[in-house]
Amino acid sequence: MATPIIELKGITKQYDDGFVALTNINLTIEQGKFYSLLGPSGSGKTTILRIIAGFTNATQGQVLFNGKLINELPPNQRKVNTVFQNYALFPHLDVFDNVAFGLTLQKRPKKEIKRRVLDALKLVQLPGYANREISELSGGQQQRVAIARAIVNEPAVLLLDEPLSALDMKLRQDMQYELRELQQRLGITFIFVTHDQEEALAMSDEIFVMDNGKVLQSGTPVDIYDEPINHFVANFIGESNILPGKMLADYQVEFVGKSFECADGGMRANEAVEVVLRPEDLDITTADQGKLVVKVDTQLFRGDHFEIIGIDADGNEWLIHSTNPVRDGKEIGLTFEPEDIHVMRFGEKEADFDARLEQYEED
Ligand SMILES: Nc1ncnc2c1ncn2[C@@H]1O[C@H](COP(=O)(O)OP(=O)(O)OP(=O)(O)O)[C@@H](O)[C@H]1O
Repeated sequence: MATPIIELKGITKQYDDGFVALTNINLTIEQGKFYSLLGPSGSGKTTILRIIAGFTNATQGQVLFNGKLINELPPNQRKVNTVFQNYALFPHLDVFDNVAFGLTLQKRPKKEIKRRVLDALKLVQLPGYANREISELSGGQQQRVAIARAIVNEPAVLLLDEPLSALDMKLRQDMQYELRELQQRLGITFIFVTHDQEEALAMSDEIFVMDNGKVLQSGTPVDIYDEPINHFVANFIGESNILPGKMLADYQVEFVGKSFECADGGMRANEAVEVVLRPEDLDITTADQGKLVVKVDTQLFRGDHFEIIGIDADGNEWLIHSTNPVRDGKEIGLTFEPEDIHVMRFGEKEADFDARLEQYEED
């Protein structure tokens, strides 16, 4: 593997008031990929960006850039630029001067500044906007100016701190495509902070799921969605049915009082576990043909599917996605395949989890 562009090794951050915002963070960021730091508010995402940008120092640990230690390097000497949530544009300067700001400070030749600013505006699809005032732009256009201002410096890594959170839903979705496309066109590394799981799943090559100052799991969107490491990740990413269970033997798990074939193994016999079934993996059949029987409690039409809540004999709620509606109060059977069952151990470390999946699960 080529040298990663950024590595965080054993990073801990304790703020001056004693609060520990990050604990033993280890991240590897490769050149040219789109990464997301995903987690709830306060989980430490922005703190990681600030440490990479050099706006704050780690209390412990190493920050490496192309294999070189940069803990002490000031922000303006790092090949990293940040796009902030509130854009941080200068309202008294027009679009051109906002984008040119950093280059003007560096006293670059006028001709070069002009060329680079106009190129950057073209890249974010705002050609012809150079002389507009910031107040004359929509939220989405201001967002693009902020991105142009960051990429005009030709950073190796672009840090984006919830850059879409101020936009309405439709524009947000458009900008997701645009950002992903821009990242691919520029070929530079993006590290994108968000608490929106759909955004992270849609855009990223790799996601780091964070909670409470720790990275709980890292992987591709598909891996994290299909194989969450624990209850928090299963619940935070996508919708899921999570039930207590017991591992009877390799490939055999018990939940709701019944034994089911599954695709997981490598646990102790009779170990208490949690079982995840995604709502879209549950198929509806007649009550006598189901692996499980639930009584339909409520359902909501979601446009492309119905979201059905069913209750089983033990009182567990089941979330089911179906393309067809079902009558309220009706008893229905649920079927699923062994590989639709995902079994999680309590407190398993990511490396052990990955090794176990590799050994026991087949595609
Ligand atoms: N300067 C500071 N001094 C003390 N605590 C801080 C400071 N900055 C951040 N924190 C705390 O560190 C924790 C992590 O903050 P951070 O901003 O990194 O989280 P986040 O995941 O980016 O959250 P959000 O999505 O709300 O921006 C929070 O509990 C926050 O209150």
